[in-house]
Amino acid sequence: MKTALTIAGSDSSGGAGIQADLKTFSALGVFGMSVITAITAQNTCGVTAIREMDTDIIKAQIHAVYDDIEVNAVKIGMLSSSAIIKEVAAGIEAYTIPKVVLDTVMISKSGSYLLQKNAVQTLITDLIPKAFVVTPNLHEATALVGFEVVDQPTMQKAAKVIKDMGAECVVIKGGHLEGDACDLLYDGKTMEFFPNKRIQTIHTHGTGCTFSSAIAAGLAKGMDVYNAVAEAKKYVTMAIQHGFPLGKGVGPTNHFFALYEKAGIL
Ligand SMILES: Nc1ncnc2c1ncn2[C@@H]1O[C@H](COP(=O)(O)OP(=O)(O)O)[C@@H](O)[C@H]1O
Ligand SMILES: Cc1ncc(COP(=O)(O)O)c(N)n1
Repeated sequence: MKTALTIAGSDSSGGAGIQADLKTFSALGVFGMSVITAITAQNTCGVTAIREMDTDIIKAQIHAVYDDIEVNAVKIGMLSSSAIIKEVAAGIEAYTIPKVVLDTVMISKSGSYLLQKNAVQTLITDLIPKAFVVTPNLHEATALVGFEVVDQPTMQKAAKVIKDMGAECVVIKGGHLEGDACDLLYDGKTMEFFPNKRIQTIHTHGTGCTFSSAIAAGLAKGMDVYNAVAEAKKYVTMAIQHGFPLGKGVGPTNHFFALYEKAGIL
């Protein structure tokens, strides 16, 4: 069985973060493991507290996994601070980890900072150059490149700038576009759009986490980046289609319906 590791924050409500990542890995038939960078007290209405893990326990978790187990792909999510980014970058360096999907998590959908504002530059200098795929949404792409990323032409322009920061491939997510939910993959040679009709729902908690973990699962199974992104797009679309009104706010993606539908049970 192939394995995937998520290095990310915990979401107590189970819709995003480590919990969404592990559900995605399982649904896609990959054995999931985790390195927890921060604990959030979070539900469908918002984030009420954040506790960062000390860098020594983050380092120990990375070493515990890598010293024992072959890891076929890694997904990185919430990192919270520059110090944590540097620790994770050191781990990638120490084990020369190749298939890294970096989801540049910055602000939760409810508006809380999951990455300190002053850490964006560290992400650019220390981690983007080590990533195989970087997956910013429109707001994150804007913060990375310094101009507004709002439509397909600016997504293409931003993808080139982020590629020049040193990432192998860039996926700019179009979940926040006006109109269709259209993502862009740039591998340094070709620009490929992955269009999809927007699903009319407010229940999109964890969409970015689900999508980036599904890309990592595909890479772990040996897919090339194009197929990994295409399959991840199908998976996240299904998971949003079956999202549901858990709690009083923005409900989560649903992995179990996705799993059953994929297996032909539904
Ligand atoms: N309402 C929607 N309908 C269909 N696809 C969506 C919708 N919202 C987000 N997506 C897709 O979910 C994935 C995650 O994108 P996005 O929501 O932009 O990420 P984030 O959670 O980081 O803000 C992308 O593939 C995006 O196109
Ligand atoms: C711990 C944690 N990590 C990431 C997200 C972003 O979630 P989304 O996938 O909805 O952008 C979150 N809300 N909480």
